[in-house]
Amino acid sequence: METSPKKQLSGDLIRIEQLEVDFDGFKAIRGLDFSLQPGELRFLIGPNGAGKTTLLDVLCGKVKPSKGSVRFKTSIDLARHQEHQIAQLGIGRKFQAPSIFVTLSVLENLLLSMRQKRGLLSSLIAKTTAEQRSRIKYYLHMIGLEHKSQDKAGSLSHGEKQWLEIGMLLIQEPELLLLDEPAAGMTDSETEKTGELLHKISDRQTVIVVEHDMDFVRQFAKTVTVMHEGAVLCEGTMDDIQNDDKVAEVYLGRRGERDAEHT
Ligand SMILES: Nc1ncnc2c1ncn2[C@@H]1O[C@H](COP(=O)(O)OP(=O)(O)OP(=O)(O)O)[C@@H](O)[C@H]1O
Repeated sequence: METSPKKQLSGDLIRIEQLEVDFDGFKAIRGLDFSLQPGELRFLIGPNGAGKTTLLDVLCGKVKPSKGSVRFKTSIDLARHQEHQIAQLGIGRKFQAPSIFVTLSVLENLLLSMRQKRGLLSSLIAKTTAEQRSRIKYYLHMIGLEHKSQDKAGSLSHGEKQWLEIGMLLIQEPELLLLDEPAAGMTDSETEKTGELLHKISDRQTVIVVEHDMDFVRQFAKTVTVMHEGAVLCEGTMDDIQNDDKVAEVYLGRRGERDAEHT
């Protein structure tokens, strides 16, 4: 089936230059440069207060920069758009707390998330096209909830609720998906499935994941960006990051302590 837009072959999906975010005189982001290619699965890590959430907030339009440029698909200046316009442009954001309708079924939640004119749920169901039904089936399968499509969302486990919410974003077919700690509070097996889901999503879409769980990052990250004090400290594979002295200093424990552990 035709699902999300095909990945572009070249060009940055996101390019941020010299970004600054000022909260009443406190610079949560200061001189941040960041770029992302279409199709990447990028993990964003860093100590508390590094500015990770603020960066996602800028990308989805919740927070406006005080300086710098934030470009989407080269030509779109995200700072000039409101949050709802950015969602329509193709950037989907999932926050930590699920915002599903607990009294509706999994299927109904997905139906309500599809881009279509608002109306009564019953009429949405009646008006669903074959293409939409096939899209729902595709994403139900992807989030592993095919067998629970008629179950009330409120009866799902914590992990399943998170996947449903990811499915509700996916069904809108964003080009870029922003996820804040998607595996937080999950069981080991749910965490594993979430990592696999992220890889499946990145076959077609671009994903940025803010994550604190370093085991999860080690297991599923391809490229990692480390933030510190509102800027990018370093970027690379998990191996690069673990061998970086600056990261060892500020994030993973001081180099001396780490070396001592290995002797
Ligand atoms: N609305 C706000 N007003 C004032 N300061 C803020 C605001 N939002 C965030 N900050 C501050 O900006 C800094 C960066 O916060 P941010 O939440 O982006 O960090 P983070 O890397 O996501 O941290 P954590 O991992 O703890 O969630 C912190 O010092 C925070 O207290």
